[in-house]
Order: sequence, then structure tokens, then C-alpha cells
Amino acid sequence: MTGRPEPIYKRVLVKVSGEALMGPDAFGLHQPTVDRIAADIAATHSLGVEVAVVVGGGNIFRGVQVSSQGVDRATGDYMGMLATVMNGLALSAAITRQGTQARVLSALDMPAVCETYTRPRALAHLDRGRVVVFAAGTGNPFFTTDTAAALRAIETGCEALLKATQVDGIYTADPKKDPTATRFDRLTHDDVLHRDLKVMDAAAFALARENALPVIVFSIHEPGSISAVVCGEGRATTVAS
Ligand SMILES: Nc1ncnc2c1ncn2[C@@H]1O[C@H](COP(=O)(O)OP(=O)(O)OP(=O)(O)O)[C@@H](O)[C@H]1O
Ligand SMILES: O=c1ccn([C@@H]2O[C@H](COP(=O)(O)O)[C@@H](O)[C@H]2O)c(=O)[nH]1
Repeated sequence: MTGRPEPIYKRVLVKVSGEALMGPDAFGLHQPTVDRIAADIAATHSLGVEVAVVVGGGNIFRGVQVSSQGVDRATGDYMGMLATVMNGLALSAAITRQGTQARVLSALDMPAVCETYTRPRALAHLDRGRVVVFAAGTGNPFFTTDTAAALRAIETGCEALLKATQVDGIYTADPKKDPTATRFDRLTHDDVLHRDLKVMDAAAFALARENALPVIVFSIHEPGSISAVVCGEGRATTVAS
């Protein structure tokens, strides 16, 4: 007995920020941090929750970085999507080391590296109890992995999108820039869109709103935060209609 309540979801999608994977470093993958996040994903899975993951790429590359340096935006975005595949492979390997089966499904076809995303394949892996790591975002430039997270969550019937990020919820303004910003416990999708709160892009929130997908924003830096949130615990902002 851990004293923790039962999970409130059967299937969730966890969006893991790429920047979170660099831990205290300035770039790339910080293996102890990757292992800690993988352990929390495995612990969540061991509670009987089916877990899908979308991983970002901000620790390695963002398309907009090169658009001012003579590389066109679409090419830069494909480079960003490749960064998310590297992160997906690292996270999947770390989850597997925890003793939990995981598979990487890429929106861009690269059969020598990992499986290609199809919805039936993703559902089959989830039904078989595997953690599914979605990589390469939506497979399209001019999108983000936040939008991929909302899209994949809806496609695969997840009951909530858990955005594991740098901050412990949604604030009146970016708390990294405005020390007077205050945190919300609960918001509607409309609130987030009308107030133009930037924690996740508007396309992702619009998709979540249209499909009544709850979004829960919490800090990935808090150990055990993913398994806490699936049990309705921990510090977070819940966005629901
Ligand atoms: N109103 C707000 N409330 C909370 N956070 C906000 C707000 N506005 C902007 N932010 C910022 O949004 C950031 C969330 O971005 P995060 O790095 O998790 O996502 P991402 O850019 O999708 O990930 P990646 O690192 O993979 O690119 C937070 O670090 C926070 O500083
Ligand atoms: O659907 C997508 C998803 C991502 N990209 C590109 O990848 C990088 C990294 O993703 P983050 O969401 O910023 O973590 C992003 O900056 C885009 O360049 C994409 O083109 N399409």
C-alpha cells in the first residue's frame, strides 16, 4: 500500500519537453535526467495506465533557429523533427531499461531506424501494454510537437494530454520572464486561447478544445510528477471544458 489514490485515467499521452531532457546541461541529452523521466513513465505504466509519449526536440534543434541563417524554414523544421527522433530513441531505450516494453513510431518514414507511425500500429502496441513513443512530430513542417501531442492523443483515444514541462502550471504570463505572474489551478480551453497564454501553442489548444481533450500542465523537474498527475495528485494546472 502506497497510500496513493487509484489512477483516474486508463490511457494518457505525455508530452515530454525536449529541453527537459538536457537537464542541467546547455544542449543535448543528460542521461541521468532521461533515466529519471523514463523511470516515472515506467512507474505510471505499472499503475495499469496505458502510456503514449510525444517527445519534443528543443534540446537539440528548432526549425526557426536556422531560418535567419540561409536555410529555409521547412528544411529547418525537418531538421527539428529529426532531433525529436533522436530524443525518442533515447527515451524508448531508457524506458526499456526500466523493464517496460516501448516502441518508437516516427511520423517520417525511416524503416532502418524505427517503425513508421500508423494509427492501427500505435493502437496495437498500446493494447499489448507497450509504451508508445511518437517521434518526428506531425511529420509536417510549420507545426510543433505540442500540436503532434494533441493530434496523437485524440487519434489514439487518450483521456488526457499531460504536458510535462519546465514550469509547474499555467501562469498569467511566462513565469520565467515575469516574476509577478500568478498560477492558475484550473482553466478552460477558451480561457487559454482568449488570454493568449503561451505555455502550449494555440493550434494544439484549439485541437484539444474541439475534441474536449483535457490538458494538464505540470513540472517535469518534480520527481514522480507524471505518476502523481495520473492519480489526480501533484501541483498542476488542469485545462478542461
Ligand atoms: N502563461 C504561461 N504559463 C506558463 N508557462 C509559460 C507561459 N507563457 C510561456 N510559458 C513558457 O512556456 C514554456 C513551455 O515550453 P516547453 O519548453 O515545455 O515546451 P516546448 O517548447 O513545446 O518544448 P521543447 O523544449 O521540446 O521545444 C515554459 O518553459 C514557460 O517558460
Ligand atoms: O510537427 C512538427 C513537430 C516539430 N517540428 C520541428 O521540430 C522542432 C522541435 O519541436 P518542438 O515542438 O519545438 O520541441 C520544431 O521547432 C520544428 O522545427 C515540425 O516541423 N513539425
